[in-house]
Amino acid sequence: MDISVVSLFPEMFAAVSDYGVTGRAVQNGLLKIQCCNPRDYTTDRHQTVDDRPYGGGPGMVMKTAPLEQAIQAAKASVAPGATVIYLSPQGRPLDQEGLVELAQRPSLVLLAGRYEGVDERLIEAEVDEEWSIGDYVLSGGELAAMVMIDGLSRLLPGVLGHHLSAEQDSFAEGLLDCPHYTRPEHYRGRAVPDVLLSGNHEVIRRWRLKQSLGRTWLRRRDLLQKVELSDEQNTLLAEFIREHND
Ligand SMILES: NC(=O)c1ccc(NCc2cccc(O)c2)nc1
Repeated sequence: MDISVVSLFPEMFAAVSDYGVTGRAVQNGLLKIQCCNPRDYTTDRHQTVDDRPYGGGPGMVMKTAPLEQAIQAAKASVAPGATVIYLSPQGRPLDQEGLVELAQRPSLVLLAGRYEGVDERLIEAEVDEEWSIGDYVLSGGELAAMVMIDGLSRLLPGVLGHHLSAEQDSFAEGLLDCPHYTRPEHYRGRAVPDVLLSGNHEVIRRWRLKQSLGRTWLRRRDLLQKVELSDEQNTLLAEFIREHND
């Protein structure tokens, strides 16, 4: 996937382009991340990228001209038909379902705002979709853009070694993850659940599914309302609840 980000701090994106799963995806050519900096499109001596808000009030707004030119450059640097996305607290809440949708797009331009944000008329003229990674305000849209890049890159074919991981991902099923264990077998007086040492893959699959269902029921019942449970899942959840109440 071809992604171009518009940001005053392009160096921040090394966090996704140079490390881990996303860094490997970039190296393998599965993910392309380019940056366009509005500051490169300023013409004044001070390279001004912010401007005062009409109507007064605290803070500044990103200056429209440099930003508009950076967006044009970003659109030109990715495959045609790119979706222009603005990260802001006013956007559509991002969840796994949204990431699956975004991972289907051919290319993206991500607009990371700073200061108090961007002129509304630029959003109307240039932005296709506004997205939010959560109900809180950050000092800039860069971290939100990187969260989106990281989340959708895991869904790109070939990025995760074990392709099943993405489908099996419990969040892909709308559930919380099951507990994980590794060596040593006994750690600070706590043992690994016997089922995981049994080598019986079907029993292990059911145990993990039951744990995912149970944890979702205990910690995020709201998520449980949103998923259609299979007969097996309903049976396992009922079992978990019964054992929990014993
Ligand atoms: N929840 C988010 O996705 C998110 C995104 C950006 C951001 N900061 C930059 C910004 C951008 C626009 C308006 C604004 O008020 C702040 N903070 C949080």
